[in-house]
Amino acid sequence: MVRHQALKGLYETERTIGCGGFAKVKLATHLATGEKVAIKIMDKSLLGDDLPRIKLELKALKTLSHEHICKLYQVIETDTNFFIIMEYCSGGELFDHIVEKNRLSESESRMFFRQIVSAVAYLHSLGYAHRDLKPENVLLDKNQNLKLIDFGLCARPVGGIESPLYTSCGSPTYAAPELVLGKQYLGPEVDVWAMGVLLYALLAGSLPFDDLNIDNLYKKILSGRYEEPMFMSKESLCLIKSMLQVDPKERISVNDLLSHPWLTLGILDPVHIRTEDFRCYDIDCVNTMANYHQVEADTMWNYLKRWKYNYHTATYFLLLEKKKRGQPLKLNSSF
Ligand SMILES: COc1cc(O)cc(Nc2ccc(C(=O)Nc3ccccc3)c(OCCC[NH3+])c2)c1
Repeated sequence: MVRHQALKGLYETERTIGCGGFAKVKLATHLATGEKVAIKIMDKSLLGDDLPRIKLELKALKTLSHEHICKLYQVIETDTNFFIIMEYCSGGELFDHIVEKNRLSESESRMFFRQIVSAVAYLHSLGYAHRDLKPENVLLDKNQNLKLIDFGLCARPVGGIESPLYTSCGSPTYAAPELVLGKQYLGPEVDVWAMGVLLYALLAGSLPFDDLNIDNLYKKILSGRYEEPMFMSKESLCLIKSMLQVDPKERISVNDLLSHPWLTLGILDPVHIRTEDFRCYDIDCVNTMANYHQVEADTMWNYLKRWKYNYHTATYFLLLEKKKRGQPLKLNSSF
């Protein structure tokens, strides 16, 4: 029995790979291509006044196109549910990768951190701030490339990225001092602090500010003091220090991060923030779909380029993924 009629004939759901307050994330198969996807299923009756946040996240996801940001493929809305169909990141959470290895080497941390900075700088360049950066929201794909997820808290302040926000959000362990104090704050500065906590977690295998008692945790965050393990290099500690500045105005900017010597070590140019837009015209994928639906290629493309984020959008994006892996482009006849 198909659990959700809205997915019947389109997706076959499998195990649950994540669950949160009003949503659960299930692994699924996109039947037309046989590709794996992640489907975030939200019960509208549990959303309450979080509905605007979902709409904001969907608007953001439809705008974002970056190799280190989890891709949106399709959105299905019914009277009772939202189904957000996204890229499946088979490598799981970065958090588990760190725990498994106890801590990462400086070079592996650098490889991951460059990808995180690239994705966050790209977000900021479009006027968004993530506001909930933490290892659980950084996933790995099959090639150990990072994918940022969960933009449920992302913000795009009306007055632009430099206008203050007030909503307190995100997880306390990664929260910047100005957030903890409930002060006005700027999204990018809060994201830089969280990236400092993330980089510390990669290199140290532990958190800079941690305490089971929330008041003690807040005191530690507001003090800005944390352990500096002996095994961490001077250069790493210096970079982390520039990100974990209690005064947001003293904190390094994302732009300075992009060309920071620690990040660019061994690489000639600064971290690039733009990557090819996956909403590109690909003749092989268009032809595959045109032939399947027995229409002309330009008719097919004129339909696809409206990016309706329906099943055909998902099919096109997943054919692009197949092509990138060098696999034959075919669509299952049962579909
Ligand atoms: C922009 O990307 C988003 C936004 C959003 O609101 C939610 C999600 N959710 C996702 C997407 C993919 C996965 C996933 O592939 N997870 C996974 C794969 C293999 C092993 C274990 C997990 C996802 O996982 C949910 C748990 C992660 N904390 C959530 C993406």
